[in-house]
Amino acid sequence: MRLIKIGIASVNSTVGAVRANTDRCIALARTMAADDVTLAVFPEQVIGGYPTEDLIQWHGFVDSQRRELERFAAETAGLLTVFTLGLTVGIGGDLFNCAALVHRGRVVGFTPKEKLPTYNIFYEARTFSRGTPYLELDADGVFCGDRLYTFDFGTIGLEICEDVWSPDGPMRRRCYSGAEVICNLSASPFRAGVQSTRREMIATRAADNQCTVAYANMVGGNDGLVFDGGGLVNQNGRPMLEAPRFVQGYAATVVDLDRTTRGRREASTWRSDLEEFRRTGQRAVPTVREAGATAERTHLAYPAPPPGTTFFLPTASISKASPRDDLLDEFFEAAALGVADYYRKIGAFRSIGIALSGGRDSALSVMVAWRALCILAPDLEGDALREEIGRKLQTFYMPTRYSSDATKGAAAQLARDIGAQFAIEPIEEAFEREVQAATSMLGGKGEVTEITRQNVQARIRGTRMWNWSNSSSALFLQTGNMSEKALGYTTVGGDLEGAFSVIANLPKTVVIALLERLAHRFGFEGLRQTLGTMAGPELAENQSGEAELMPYEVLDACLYLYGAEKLTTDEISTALPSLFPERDPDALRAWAEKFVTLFSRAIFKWVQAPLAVHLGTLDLDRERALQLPVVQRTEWEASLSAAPGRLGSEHVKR
Ligand SMILES: Nc1ncnc2c1ncn2[C@@H]1O[C@H](COP(=O)(O)OP(=O)(O)OC[C@H]2O[C@@H]([n+]3cccc(C(=O)O)c3)[C@H](O)[C@@H]2O)[C@@H](O)[C@H]1O
Ligand SMILES: Nc1ncnc2c1ncn2[C@@H]1O[C@H](COP(=O)(O)OP(=O)(O)OP(=O)(O)O)[C@@H](O)[C@H]1O
Ligand SMILES: NC(=O)CC[C@H](N)C(=O)O
Repeated sequence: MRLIKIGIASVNSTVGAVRANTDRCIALARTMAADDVTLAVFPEQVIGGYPTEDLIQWHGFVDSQRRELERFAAETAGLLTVFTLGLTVGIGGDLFNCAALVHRGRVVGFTPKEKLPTYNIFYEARTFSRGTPYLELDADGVFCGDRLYTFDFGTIGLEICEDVWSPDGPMRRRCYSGAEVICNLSASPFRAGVQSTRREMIATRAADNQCTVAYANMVGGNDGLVFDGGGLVNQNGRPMLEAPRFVQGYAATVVDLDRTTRGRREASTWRSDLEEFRRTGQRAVPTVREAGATAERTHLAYPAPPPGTTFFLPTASISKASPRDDLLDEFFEAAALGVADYYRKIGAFRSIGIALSGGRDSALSVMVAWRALCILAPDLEGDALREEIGRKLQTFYMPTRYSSDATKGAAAQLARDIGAQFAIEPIEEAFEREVQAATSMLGGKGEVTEITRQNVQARIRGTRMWNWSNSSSALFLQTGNMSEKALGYTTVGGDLEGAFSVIANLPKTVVIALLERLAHRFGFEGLRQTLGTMAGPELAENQSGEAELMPYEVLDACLYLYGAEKLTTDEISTALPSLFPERDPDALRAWAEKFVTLFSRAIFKWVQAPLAVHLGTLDLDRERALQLPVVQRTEWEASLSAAPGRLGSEHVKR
């Protein structure tokens, strides 16, 4: 047996806070060393924070990271654990996203990331240079490049996040060159279903390469991204560890590296692939031997395989939670961590404020704010926590003639349930005055339209919330959902206002499902009452969002088919009946057309929406995710339908 203890650190770094980030790493390094961790893996860019975007162009920021790494090395010089942690390294005209190897006070080497994600929410190729196979550079006296390191316990290779997301990453050539453990340093943000994707992918890589993958992930929110931590260790395809998600700290597991060697000897296919690698003259990645002793390993206990990973061991303790409930709970936790870290890391706020309407969107937003404040006060519970919520969470109900007793009651009840302050601030008089002022501005050349009368109410609420937050140093949260944002069913300068959006990337059907889940989990009467009201803006008599737009389930299906699957209007109309066989195909076609028309007209709105927590796999965020021109026409769609038989028409009409 060749037992080693692998420690996976989940660190909540703040972009630019190099000193505080490194202090956190030092503290965790000491705890892991005291726990006899042999090899400790920290996240990608843990020193400078992630993502740094163009901040990385400030050379002082890059230099400070190297200085902090040297401080980390000096502070951990007396520890025997082998550490690996992420930072940016500048060499001449290149900036590399690197994994640093540190042992007994010395920065041993840097390994640059080879696969730079530049899609969806990632923009790394804009700022970083790629590491390449067999690269050998000098970073102010420290080797930077493609190299493996042999310690007294075995041989390790380092890589960074996206490197593991490609079957053609550096792992294969490094494993053929002798690496037994691949440390992957990640900053992988939360999105729906991401943990099972990571789990499967890492199991596949570990099995394909007959190695141990030790994967550490960043935790916490930065701007709208929320990193969920939850590192993984997988040996030759067998899951050995899954670290807790959404929390800072470390988790460790013991791995028998002789099992990896045995796996390689047994796996004749792996060996014949290795022969091919050698036969075709591919060079081995150089390995250097590190002489210094590592942490004491004689007393490490044999690692029992986790339940369910082998036929011979009991599976009774495997959790049977519903995957849907798990996902809804993850959305809640991720959104709350996003709000909590925005509040904490900006460091300018004394409280949080929400315009609470008694409707679904603001109800979910206030629940998330409540959970965020619980995260920010981990030591409080019971009455003390409730008092803290009362000090920090302020809600306002701002009725006009269109507001109902049902929404007023639901809002008041929910605020009571969670212990938030609740105030009623009628806006009827201001509404009247503003309509008069708008009429007068029209100078007799027209009437204030019905839609404008609606928007005036939303805008007064938005203005009032800004004025309140301005005078009370509060974080004003925006409450709009993704479906209504996508179609522009929201008022510019009104309910689109706020400093930070809580649920702007959750479709309305998910908002409703999550509220039902929270009602079940917490039993709050206010949530039950909210779910009993009609979903609608209450900006005119008896307004229903579904009646004015379309059924939410159809809207969200269109959002998926158009925004995520990139289908044309015709294709959406063809696809919808398979999703909704009970609905009239003509009605579905009309909704598809309405969706696409409203969607393209609404882009101008969401480009001015506040920063939002990213939760799904498609985000309406032009800066960071879906980059669409505001000025655009849908003529190309008409041209496809008008020229049947021409290129691509089979797909259009399929
Ligand atoms: N591409 C473009 N570039 C620049 N400006 C553009 C533009 N398209 C329209 N505009 C301008 O934008 C303005 C229209 O936008 P905006 O003022 O937002 O108003 P608008 O989109 O006309 O109306 C807002 C809609 O959202 C609904 N709403 C509002 C509030 C809450 C809720 C709810 O669900 O609770 C729903 C409301 O019932 C109404 O149907 C006009 O001034 C128009 O000229
Ligand atoms: N009477 C009100 N008092 C306070 N805020 C309001 C009021 N009406 C609307 N708002 C604000 O405007 C936002 C937009 O309203 P909208 O109707 O879209 O959402 P909702 O009322 O929260 O959910 P629902 O879809 O169930 O109506 C609300 O989330 C809330 O922040
Ligand atoms: N930082 C990264 O390289 C992240 C990219 C990767 N695909 C992920 O989501 O985890």
